[in-house]
Amino acid sequence: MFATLVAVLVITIFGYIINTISKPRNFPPGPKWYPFVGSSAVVQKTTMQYGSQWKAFSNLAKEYSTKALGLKLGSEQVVVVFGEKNIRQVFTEKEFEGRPDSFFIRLRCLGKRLGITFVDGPMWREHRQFTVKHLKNVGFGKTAMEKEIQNELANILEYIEKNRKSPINPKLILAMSVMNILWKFTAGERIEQERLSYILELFTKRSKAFSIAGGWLNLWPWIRFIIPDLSGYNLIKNLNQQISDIIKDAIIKHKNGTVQGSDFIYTFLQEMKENNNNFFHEEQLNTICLDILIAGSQTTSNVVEFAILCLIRYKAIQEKVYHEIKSTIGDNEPNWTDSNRLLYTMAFLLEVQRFYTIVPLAGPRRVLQDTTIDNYYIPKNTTVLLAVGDVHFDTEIWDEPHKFIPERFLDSNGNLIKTDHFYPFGMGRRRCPGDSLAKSFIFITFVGIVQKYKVESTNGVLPPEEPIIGLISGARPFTVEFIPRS
Ligand code: HEM
Repeated sequence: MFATLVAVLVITIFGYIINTISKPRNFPPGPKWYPFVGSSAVVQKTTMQYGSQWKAFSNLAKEYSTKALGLKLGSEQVVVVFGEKNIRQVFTEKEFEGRPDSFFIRLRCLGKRLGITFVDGPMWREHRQFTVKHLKNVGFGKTAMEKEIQNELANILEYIEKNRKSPINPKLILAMSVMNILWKFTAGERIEQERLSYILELFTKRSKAFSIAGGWLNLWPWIRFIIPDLSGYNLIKNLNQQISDIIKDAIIKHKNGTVQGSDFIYTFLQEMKENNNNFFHEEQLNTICLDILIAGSQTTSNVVEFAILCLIRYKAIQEKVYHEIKSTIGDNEPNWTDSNRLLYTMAFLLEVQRFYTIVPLAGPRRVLQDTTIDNYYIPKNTTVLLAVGDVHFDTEIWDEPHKFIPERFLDSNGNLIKTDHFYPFGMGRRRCPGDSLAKSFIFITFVGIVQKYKVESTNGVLPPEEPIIGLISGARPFTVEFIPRS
């Protein structure tokens, strides 16, 4: 009897192991799968070697001569797609519209499958539509939003003026401005300064500590009980707690009428009151606010920070940008309409977003039904990541992609070229809903700074060009000197 039990146990374990290391037939090529860890060890090793998970995937894809790389990270089957054809397929076809449901994602979403970014199906459709409509109504892409951005620009300029006797690291002030704008449209007010600095510090740590696939914590969620700090678990818990507290406070203020207006929380609470819609409840409101803050804050401020980095690395280009601004709008306060006239400046900002792709690895997506990419079989529920950063450096699309050349976005008459090979905000039905806010913030803030100051590296030492790539791309810490223009 005992021997039979042992035999059954051994066969079961053996069967389980065989199952975990067997690839589905015609699955995309990639490293070997080992019991329990899949191909995680190779991915970790390559990530250490190349400095980011995106670069690791790119190099593995080259090694296996494929544009669809098949992996297993822990127990999750993952396919990373490369090349414009495959990336457009995943961005636009319905079967790739899902989001995975993993431990890491639930942790990010306060323990539930809620919000917009990490849900799919009817819940995602309804809330994405509601949020996009609201953002448009309250002024995303309109004058009201522009006014808010101009107010934040005034704060940034005041900060620079007060502190410019010493070198300035632009990161914090830019991040604070974006957060304040996002919060104004979400909750109708700014966030208290001290709280905001602390949250931004946690955001930076989070972005560095995790890759898009969630790192160790996603592979082996139980490690949070053994190394809660080292695994990043405590960091995310703390961040969630801090942001949730702010959101909860805002909801209470809206309920007792302390804050009034037409912001997102107000509109959502109205919808809850007026329509008996099961999808609209406070936990969902909480998570959408979290989605907006997480998806919109560092992505946007990092672009302006990279733009400042490029100004100091390419001095002649800085002068060209400045002269265009000066000769076109003079000392007038910049607004989004000026983007139709400041074409070299626009080309510069587009080149910044190509050269430093903020989301080089987009997704994750969950495959909703069995499908194929490049004739490889992709089973339902596979996680798909899109190597957008590779398209932005593809030599078949761009001349000398590793050089910073704003002119590549201009034609021979100096007009902006509309390129289809550029995906900073993704495309298709999951395209970034915050792109108009991001574009306006980036343009107005950047023009406002260059209009008033020449930006130089501290003590003539150029900061490193290479970004830090975790969940998103960010500049390595650097300081600059702001010298007033006449
Ligand atoms: C330069 C700044 C930004 C960049 C580069 C960026 C990039 C992206 C990209 C590439 C996606 C698509 C992911 C996918 O296809 O799976 C996305 C989605 C998203 N973004 Fe942005 N984003 C930026 C700013 C913002 C802002 C300001 C907001 C907030 C208003 C925002 C909110 C979102 C949300 C909620 C999603 C998820 C949409 C969905 O799943 O349906 N983003 N973003």
